[in-house]
Amino acid sequence: MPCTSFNRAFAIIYSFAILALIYHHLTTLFRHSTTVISIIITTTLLISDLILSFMWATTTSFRLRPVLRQTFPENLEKVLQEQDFPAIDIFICTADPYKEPPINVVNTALSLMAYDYPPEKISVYVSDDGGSELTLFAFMEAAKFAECWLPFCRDNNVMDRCPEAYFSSNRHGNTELQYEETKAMYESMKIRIENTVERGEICPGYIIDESQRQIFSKYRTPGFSRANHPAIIQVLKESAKEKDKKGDLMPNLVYVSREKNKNSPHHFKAGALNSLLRVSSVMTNAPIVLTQDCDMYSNDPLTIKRALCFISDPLARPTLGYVQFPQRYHGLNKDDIYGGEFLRLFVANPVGMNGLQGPSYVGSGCFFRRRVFFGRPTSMVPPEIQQLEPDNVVEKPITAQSILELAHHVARCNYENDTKWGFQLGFRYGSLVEDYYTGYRLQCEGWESNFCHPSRPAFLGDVPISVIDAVSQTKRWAIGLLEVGFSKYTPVGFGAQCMGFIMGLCYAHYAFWPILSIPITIYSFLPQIALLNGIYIFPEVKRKKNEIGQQSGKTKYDMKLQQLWSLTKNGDEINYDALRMHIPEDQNGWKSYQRENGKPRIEAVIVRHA
Ligand SMILES: O=c1ccn([C@@H]2O[C@H](COP(=O)(O)OP(=O)(O)O[C@H]3O[C@H](CO)[C@@H](O)[C@H](O)[C@H]3O)[C@@H](O)[C@H]2O)c(=O)[nH]1
Ligand SMILES: [Mn+2]
Repeated sequence: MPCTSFNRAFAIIYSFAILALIYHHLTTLFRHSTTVISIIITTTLLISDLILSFMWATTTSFRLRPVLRQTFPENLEKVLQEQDFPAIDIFICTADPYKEPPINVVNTALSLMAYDYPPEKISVYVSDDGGSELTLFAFMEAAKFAECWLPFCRDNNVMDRCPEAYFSSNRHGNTELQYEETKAMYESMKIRIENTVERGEICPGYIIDESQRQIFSKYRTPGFSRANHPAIIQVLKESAKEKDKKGDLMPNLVYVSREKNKNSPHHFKAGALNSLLRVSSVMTNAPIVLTQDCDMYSNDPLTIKRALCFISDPLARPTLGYVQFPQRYHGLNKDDIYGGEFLRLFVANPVGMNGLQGPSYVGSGCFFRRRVFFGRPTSMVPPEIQQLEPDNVVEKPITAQSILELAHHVARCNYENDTKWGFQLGFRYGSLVEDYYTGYRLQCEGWESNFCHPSRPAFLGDVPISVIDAVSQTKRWAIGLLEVGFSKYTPVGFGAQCMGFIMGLCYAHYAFWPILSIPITIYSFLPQIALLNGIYIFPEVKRKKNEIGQQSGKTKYDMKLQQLWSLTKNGDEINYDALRMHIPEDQNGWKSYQRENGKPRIEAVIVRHA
């Protein structure tokens, strides 16, 4: 609270300073700018400072009501019996087996399957937009390894449930047989997956039976490519039937590669997620949905329970639509000198929005109530078929013929034609940053959200590590955000109307974040260019009248030769009588002067002509 009051007081004082600066620019522009150059310079500075002031105002909106709530998952069972825990559908998106190595995607999936939660209530759906048999093969391997990994995690109370993170950390003192066996299994799975990706095809020796051969043959039909192929849905683990090594139930694991066709728009990740929403509706229709990027593994087995602390809270508002966890990263250098962790974006700002209507959606690590994808909290928009309704109960097993047929049908590329998908239903189309846009539109519809930031990061992911990747990510984000900023749904108009002024400003901060590049570019070049040309662009501090002349219009300057020269070019006159070089008399003094000050300095009296 003291922080909030301080922020508000600071905002008021600071806004006066900004107003003074803008006033200064305006008076300079209209009263003192006489030449074309000075008009251009003042106008450029005015534009820069107006943009900076706008960005400051939007940033300040995150600081007016910061709230961070803590969760106590150990108390969850006081309000909800374990058998009443809701089922959860987890969506993992991957798009390219060469850019997003399948072994990493598998690690993500295993970390999520191993949540500390009744396994029969978890269904993991993997969306493969790369349409690659390499990814499917990796997941077949993962399904087998999960039979050992899940009981191993439970028995040993493992905290790092991502196998790669667990086996490569030195934190465990576990040298038991079970550890060695599980590690050996993991290593052999990893080798098989990596070999397969390196070869670009599956070794015939790795295919164990005829049914697998048939599945892989789908990828080898003529004309099959990542941009042109039929829907492939493969149930790799069926909770109701398959048990782990200890005889306990396991989560469902389903591989989905939606149909792609060059003539139908696929809408990138938003399209993939909508496809998963429909396929999962048909198969399990869990009331809670977690979306996860393939490069973000779960780092805390209690995360589902933490999310339920909000969603299943008897006092929770019925408008609560989603719970967002921050994206945190591993493998950053000490102190993150390149700022790759985006702490402000993923932690500070969501805390700020948390005291208002709640944080925006950032694409990964977000638990939704399925209902949010079907219209406002007060009025539901029904999907085109009853099986997709959020409260439909699936009675058949996920491998039933009719279920699989319908799942393939809703994963077709032209399924969405003449439907409301992407506009009123599901994840929203229209921006390259589908996460930001979807969260924004949901909040405009009246849904609220919560931010959960436990001290142990719930998810850990990779940051782009090459300059090319970082630049292309920034470019994609910038284009996507501007698409929203300049659309009819702009946060400064539509958003502020629907969600209130401060929330509108928060969303505007992101939508217009790319235009911050304008003042940054101007301030990177203009002062330097102006200085080299002897033009003063910043308000001058009043100088003492010189003690020699005392006449008005004369000023004493201490400067370098070069500046003196450019001033004479400007038309200022120099009183040569008062020219004085600051060089000590004796030889030694001169040397030490140069060491300390570089070139000799000159004191002159300049006569300015207004
Ligand atoms: O056609 C596509 C393109 C991407 N993806 C997946 O989308 C995720 C994010 O894509 P990525 O290229 O890694 O984008 P980033 O910029 O790293 O991701 C950030 O920005 C995205 C766009 O705003 C969000 O979707 C992400 O959640 C957020 O982490 C990855 O898992 C991809 O596999 C697809 O499934 N289909
Ligand atoms: Mn990514």
